[in-house]
Amino acid sequence: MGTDIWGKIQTKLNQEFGQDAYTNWIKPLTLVSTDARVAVLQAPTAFIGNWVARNYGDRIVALFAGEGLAVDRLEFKTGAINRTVAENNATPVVTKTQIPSISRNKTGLPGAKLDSRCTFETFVVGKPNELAHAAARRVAEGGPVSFNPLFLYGGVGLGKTHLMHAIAWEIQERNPEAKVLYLSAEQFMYKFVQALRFKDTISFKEMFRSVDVLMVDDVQFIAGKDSTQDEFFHTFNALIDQNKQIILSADRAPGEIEGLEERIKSRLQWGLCVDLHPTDYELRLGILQSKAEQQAVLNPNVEIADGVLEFVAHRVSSNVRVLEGALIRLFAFGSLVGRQVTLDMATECLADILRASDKKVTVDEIIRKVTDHYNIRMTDMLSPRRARSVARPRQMAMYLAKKLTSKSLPEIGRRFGGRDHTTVIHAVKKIEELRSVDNQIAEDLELLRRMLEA
Ligand SMILES: Nc1ncnc2c1ncn2[C@@H]1O[C@H](COP(=O)(O)OP(=O)(O)OP(=O)(O)O)[C@@H](O)[C@H]1O
Repeated sequence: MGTDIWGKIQTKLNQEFGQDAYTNWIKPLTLVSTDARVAVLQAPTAFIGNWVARNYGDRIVALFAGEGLAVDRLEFKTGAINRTVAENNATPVVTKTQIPSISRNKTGLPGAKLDSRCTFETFVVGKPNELAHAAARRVAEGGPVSFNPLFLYGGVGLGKTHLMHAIAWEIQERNPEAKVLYLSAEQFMYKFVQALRFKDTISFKEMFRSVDVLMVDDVQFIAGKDSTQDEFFHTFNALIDQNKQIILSADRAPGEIEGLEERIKSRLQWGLCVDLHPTDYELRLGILQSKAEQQAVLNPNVEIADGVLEFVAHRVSSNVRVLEGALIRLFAFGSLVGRQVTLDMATECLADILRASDKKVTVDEIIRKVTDHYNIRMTDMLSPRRARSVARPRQMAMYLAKKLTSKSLPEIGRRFGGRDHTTVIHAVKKIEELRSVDNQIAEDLELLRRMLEA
């Protein structure tokens, strides 16, 4: 019966979306089962599963209902990969929960599943993330506990979760017996609340205190949640006392998380706090090239013209998730049109993403924020004055303009009272140098960057 229904649904999808979409995406799918309101579909590749989930997931769920079969979600199988890709309210957006996951955790701990694609091998290293990567590697290699806790922080979609998963895979690879527990702070709270509800806090405590490595993602989530913070604090201390490794991540440095108790902030700073900086052009291009190679294996017929990846790296935001979404879209587009994806086609296909990226930070905004921050006058910022009280903020603003906008060096120079591009190069170098030796500069820079990117 299920096969008949699937045949009917496929026919309807063919009528609604046309022959090309049908042949490329719908026809390769086989219905495996429809138990417990979950329809399991077999897809030849994870890419096809992803694409169908995002683009046709809602419609397929509705068509099942039209055939009198209540389905709440779709699950796609691709060989050994078993993943949930579409809830009946799924939107066509790549989200973390849509990442295919395979649980290789044999410890029986109730953590979140690890994404098999997030390993050190697939993590592209560049200047903005090299320290975080090196620290993550060191922790994953084990040996005497060196950085405990390791605290990774940075803006949205810069690779914190990827690095945490990579550490977990590496530790499990090196020591399959290690009890590694990875979960989000939200899951930590949820489990704690459940334990309270079922009066089972003893098992909760025992379970968390029995792990060798505890990894908690998005720690900022527990800010302002007093009982959870309290429990987290005790778990943290118990594990540190036993010399067990703790790895945490958050969207900002511990000291900047409002609503986080001071005692926790100070504990978090015991170990090593490393920042993943917004990506620069080189890192974006490296990530695109690496991900394009992976996509090319899944889509051997798609050809991306020279210069397209460079264009995307220039124009698309510093958030890697957005970058990845843009690339997947280009490959999907290429496989639909069956021709080489040219620069013009890419511009058209990514128009909304490019518009959103362009809206980002402007040089004027940077100048305004920096003058406010240092309490100097705009006229001084743009004047020829060379006094350090003015020159340093000016260099800072130039540095930020270079890093956060796609403006060229001469353009930036012009915006700062008609200066030459070599002055901008000098400013960028100076701030690069200072940020590693002068804590105040590093902090100011971080604060300004966050304000501008907020
Ligand atoms: N350096 C990198 N190399 C390869 N892929 C990367 C890199 N950085 C990020 N990614 C990819 O970008 C996506 C977003 O990364 P991730 O989920 O780790 O970000 P995050 O910092 O945890 O973001 P959030 O703050 O939203 O939790 C993932 O698919 C990840 O694999």
